[in-house]
Amino acid sequence: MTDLRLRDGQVIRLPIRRMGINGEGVGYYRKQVLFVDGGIPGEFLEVKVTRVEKRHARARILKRLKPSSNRVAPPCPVYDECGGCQTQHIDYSMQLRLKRELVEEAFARYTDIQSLPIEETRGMEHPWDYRNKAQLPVRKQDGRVLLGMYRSGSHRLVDMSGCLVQHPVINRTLEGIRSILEETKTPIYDERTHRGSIRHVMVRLAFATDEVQIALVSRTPTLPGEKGLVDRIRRLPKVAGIILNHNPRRTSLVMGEENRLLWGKEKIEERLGSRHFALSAPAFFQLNPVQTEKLYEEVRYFAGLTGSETVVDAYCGTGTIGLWLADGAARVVGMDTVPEAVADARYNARLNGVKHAEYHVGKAETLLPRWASEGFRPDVVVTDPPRTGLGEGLLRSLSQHPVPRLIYVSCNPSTLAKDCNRLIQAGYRVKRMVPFDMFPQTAHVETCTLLVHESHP
Ligand SMILES: C[S@@+](CC[C@H](N)C(=O)[O-])C[C@H]1O[C@@H](n2cnc3c(N)ncnc32)[C@H](O)[C@@H]1O
Repeated sequence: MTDLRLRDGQVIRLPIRRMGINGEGVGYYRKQVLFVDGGIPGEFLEVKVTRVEKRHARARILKRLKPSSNRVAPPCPVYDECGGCQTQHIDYSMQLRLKRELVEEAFARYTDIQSLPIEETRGMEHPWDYRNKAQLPVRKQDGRVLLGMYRSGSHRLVDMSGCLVQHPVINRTLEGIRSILEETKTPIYDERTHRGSIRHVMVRLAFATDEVQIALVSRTPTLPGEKGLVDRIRRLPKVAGIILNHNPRRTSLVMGEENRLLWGKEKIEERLGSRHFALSAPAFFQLNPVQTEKLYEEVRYFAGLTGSETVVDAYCGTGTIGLWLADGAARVVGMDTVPEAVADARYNARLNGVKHAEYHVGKAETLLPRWASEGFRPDVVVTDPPRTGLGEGLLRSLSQHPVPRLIYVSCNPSTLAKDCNRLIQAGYRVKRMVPFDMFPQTAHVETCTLLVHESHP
């Protein structure tokens, strides 16, 4: 019998059918799935198989027999090496279409919904310069200090000083810090010997106030020549605060637990709409403020608040969604597992004069079921979980005690679709979905979904 399985090195002709979750082109050859980096749906390619795995194979493009009319030249000079962006070779209107399709495919795989009430992906007018934060490793490479991303599968850094999706102020600040570290001969961390000091640099820009926050992550609790170094870094344009984060451990976690203010302000101030947020260096904050406002507006629209509702902001982070909704609600209750985030959420509520918001440290899947068993019945629950989706206890509680409006903000279409399937079995209906492009030029898609329950028509 002929062996129909693909072999390493085999050359085949392949139509690309869809985009994979990492931005690759996906094709099918005798029912086997092939991932082709750089392939665009609609293209017909000649490819060479580079790796055969149990469930799929990988292949590289040899020739574009029928190229896509949506193919564009990626403007970034390090696009192929850096790996931070995956879709710069596709024009922006098609990127938006493909992101919506990623959500549709996940729902087709994990649910029985026949006609998904999904809108067009909301994109950006200028899909560049949008990131408000960079957090990059620092290494000494060929005698030079470099700040950058690791080239995939290697421990060599790609220089990111011209990154096109980071805000230009961040790029200029990174380049300034890089040359200061080089000129002052500040000892750079060496991960093989676990010696040296500076291991990462974080730069964050508050778009509304133009304040720049810098965290120097160091293996040592102090830096050699610390005063002189800080004196030079603080003179870089717009710098409002410099923090030293001490991370002495051999770990892949970037930040350590201790922070010491070296100069300026501990927190910078950002605004979303009319809300003010104080951001400490370790605090989570959405990376694309322009799109965040659009996403939160959709959440507000889905919530349909009249002033008398109790709103839950589960997975609240620094409280941004709940505070966005607070004016229309009688009570806001938020929770997050990170104590610092909850402390920031409380601080942010005070900063905005919001007195009817309370925040708790704990798991959404533990706290909400416990409160539900004590009679707590919110009118609107907003969930914004990490990529892993909703915890089992929360799915069960939402099923046993249905809420009139459940708004699910998700950064992972697969877990969103699986969780929605569970909720549909429990009597919820997906009423409306809007994908948002929070990260143009990448394969990420954020989706805002409104679910309503049959017992609350
Ligand atoms: C995607 S972020 C959302 C943050 C916030 N809603 C925002 O828009 O900025 C997810 C948050 O969930 C928190 N988290 C992770 N697991 C959790 C859990 N089991 N229960 C509650 N919060 C959790 C994380 O600390 C993080 O702040």
